[in-house]
Amino acid sequence: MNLEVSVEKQLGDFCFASDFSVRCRRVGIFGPSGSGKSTLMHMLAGLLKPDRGFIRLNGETLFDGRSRINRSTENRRIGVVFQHAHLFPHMGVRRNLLYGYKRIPKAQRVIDPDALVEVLDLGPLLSRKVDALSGGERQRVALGRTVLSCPRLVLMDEPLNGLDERLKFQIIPYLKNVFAEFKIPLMFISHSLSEMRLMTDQVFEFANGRIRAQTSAHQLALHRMGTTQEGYTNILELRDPRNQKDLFVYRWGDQDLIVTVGGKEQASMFELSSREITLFKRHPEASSARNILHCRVKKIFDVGNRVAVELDCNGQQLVSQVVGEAVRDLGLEEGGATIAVIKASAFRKLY
Ligand SMILES: Nc1ncnc2c1ncn2[C@@H]1O[C@H](COP(=O)(O)OP(=O)(O)OP(=O)(O)O)[C@@H](O)[C@H]1O
Repeated sequence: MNLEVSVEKQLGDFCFASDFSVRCRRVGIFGPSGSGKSTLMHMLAGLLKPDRGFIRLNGETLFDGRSRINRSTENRRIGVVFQHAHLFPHMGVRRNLLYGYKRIPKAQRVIDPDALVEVLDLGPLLSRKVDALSGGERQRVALGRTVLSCPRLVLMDEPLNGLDERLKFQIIPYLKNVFAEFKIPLMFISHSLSEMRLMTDQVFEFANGRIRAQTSAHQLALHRMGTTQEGYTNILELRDPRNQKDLFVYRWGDQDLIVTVGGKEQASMFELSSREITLFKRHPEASSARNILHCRVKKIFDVGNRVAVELDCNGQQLVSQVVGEAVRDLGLEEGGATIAVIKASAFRKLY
């Protein structure tokens, strides 16, 4: 996508004023409550008129204060998925899904409904009534309906907020598949760092209606690791599981990792807290931990009263969090070698 935004909007005491452009396919809008994320989304969708400025999508002007252009929501062809799925209660799932699709000109119908039903695994739900769906299923139908209206951009405003952790990680792979399969640009709004890491390539961080930083979700997580108790969370894609007694052995690049709770899927996403990675100077003689990895120290930096150590483990990246004293005791230095030790139970399967 090529999205160019330069807008201002005064709402009571709150002033939104931002100027940015987006070229990647999956962009995140991150920021605390009240930072202006929804205000931006409403202006992009045509639900709120900016006081001044312009909005252009793929070279086409959607809003221009000077030339008094303000295209209607329908004419913008921007799909919106809100936190709570707004489905039509009097229609079944199938009619809800096809609602937008039937209302666009045939030439714009570039997405095949059957393909979408398959990617979102909606087949078993098609003949259901809307009130017979769970929260996660409703969100899948809402997303499917938006995607079938063949938008040029989809805005998702905290779409996973109302869901519990289990449902959230159930729905994320569907979301990722849809946007990858149909190549639809996505603007994903959230104040969850883990969602940002899983769903976006580039992130704009907002504070008080202004852009504070433009970065990647990984860098954002690194910068903020000192601000939370948990610190940084590593997210790993592990592949090709095999059973070893009651444990699972996964491939991580060209090495093995042993985890306690795995699955049958060929590829799965796991999280691993930076606090769960213990560093050693030499290979421990014996350890209850199942994973002992030879790593190179890429970078060492302070985060509050702790120290972050970025590691390269045979081409795979990890971040460990230790105290300053440990850095001195281990003689850790950038470019040097270290051993990372991780318990099998430290890995948490997301999906
Ligand atoms: N119509 C309005 N009149 C006055 N102030 C408003 C109006 N709409 C929004 N605001 C204020 O604008 C600010 C930004 O609101 P916005 O909903 O964009 O924040 P947000 O980042 O999406 O927050 P959240 O994460 O809580 O949804 C808030 O301080 C809000 O109170």
